[in-house]
Amino acid sequence: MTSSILLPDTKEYRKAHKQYLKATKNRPKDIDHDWTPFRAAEKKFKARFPPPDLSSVLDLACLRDNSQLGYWKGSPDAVEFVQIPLKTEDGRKAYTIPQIPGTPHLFADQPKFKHPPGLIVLPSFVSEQKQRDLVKWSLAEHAKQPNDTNLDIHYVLPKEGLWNAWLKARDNPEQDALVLPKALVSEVVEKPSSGPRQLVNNEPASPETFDTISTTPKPPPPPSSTIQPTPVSSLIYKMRWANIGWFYHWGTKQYDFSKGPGTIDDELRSVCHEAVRSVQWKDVHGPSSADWGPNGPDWETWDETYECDAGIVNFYQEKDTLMAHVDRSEVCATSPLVSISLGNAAVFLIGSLTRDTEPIPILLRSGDAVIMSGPSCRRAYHGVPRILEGSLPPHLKSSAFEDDALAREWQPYEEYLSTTRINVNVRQVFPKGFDPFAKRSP
Ligand SMILES: O=C(O)CCC(=O)C(=O)O
Ligand SMILES: [Fe+2]
Repeated sequence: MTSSILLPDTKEYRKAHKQYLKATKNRPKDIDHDWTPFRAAEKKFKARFPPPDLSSVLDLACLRDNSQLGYWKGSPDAVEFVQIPLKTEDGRKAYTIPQIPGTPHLFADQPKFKHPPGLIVLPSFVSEQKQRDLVKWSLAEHAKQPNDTNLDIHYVLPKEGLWNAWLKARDNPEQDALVLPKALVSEVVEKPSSGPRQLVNNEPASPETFDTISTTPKPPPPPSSTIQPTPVSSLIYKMRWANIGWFYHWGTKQYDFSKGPGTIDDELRSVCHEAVRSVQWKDVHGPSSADWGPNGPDWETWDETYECDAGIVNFYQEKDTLMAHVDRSEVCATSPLVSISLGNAAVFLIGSLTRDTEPIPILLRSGDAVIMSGPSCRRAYHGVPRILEGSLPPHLKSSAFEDDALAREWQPYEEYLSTTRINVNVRQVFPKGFDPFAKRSP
């Protein structure tokens, strides 16, 4: 599996151009007339041809030495941002997108320009060594039972985890076993459906809706009846997510608290806590007049009350996208969400409480952390329309290792990462002190 960037003046580019002209010949002129601004941005960055122009994408890495950044570059001037001081005085930096001065945080009259306060970008926050540790952790330690992955629904996965089975199969192709569909062993199977996928519109979680949410039935999803036995070597590229902490039930888009809290890896937890504690929150939320709900702002206490307890590891192959969505299943609606990028770079879009705001495009590279915090940013639409092919940084290649044995050990990770982006997305479901199992009066 190789990744290639379409460079102008090449045979591949001319071929893609011809295919594009053929495919778009009969496309109606007003195809985009009913797209929301968010949808229009998704389409723009998703397009394979012509490859997207990233000059409107905020690329904070360009503020440093940009000789190592590779083919895909955005611009450091694409969007207005401000640097905020970090408590850690080690050269790392943090940036936030300011509100338009003198205006409340959301406007009905001019939705185009309104972005919620609370977004922090921390370029290269995670050290190169920690990035490698987190990649290994995601694949070899985390993406296996008891943590669910998207593939567990449909396949009887190897007990050691798909990645570890793949490491063996790579060394010895005879061990590239066929993984069997669950439908062969399950009594309940999904009936094939020809209609569009059902959209689940979940109610935002809150302490008030918690009891209803926790008693909503959460049946296990039925395995597909049409899936075929698949070798480990190709299934590894179909892994899309692995659950962290409290178990998420995709059918209802609610957490299934009956399964218990799950675990959070110590190293991951410490990266998230370090990120949250290093920000001077008064510089971010102090000037804002946002509505924090009946108990008022809680950012003043995040140093003590932030506690990550759930999340997801997303695995993106080059053509995968994550459509505009809001993460609103967490009872804690304001506490920071920490999102760590690893592997290939991506375009991340962040809008506002509706899809009608033109989103800000931000180029995220391996090691960058993003924090979404506060009442409006935590409920803002966001998505990932584009993985930037061929953007694996040098420190995630085995040539970065001087030691031969270490280089050899990293080889399978480099091979997988050459077409992959990993995002570790960590949240706080419960405000500190909220006991999900306490008896509440009806
Ligand atoms: O991949 C990313 O950067 C964002 C992922 C995300 O929004 C999510 O997991 O909810
Ligand atoms: Fe999200």
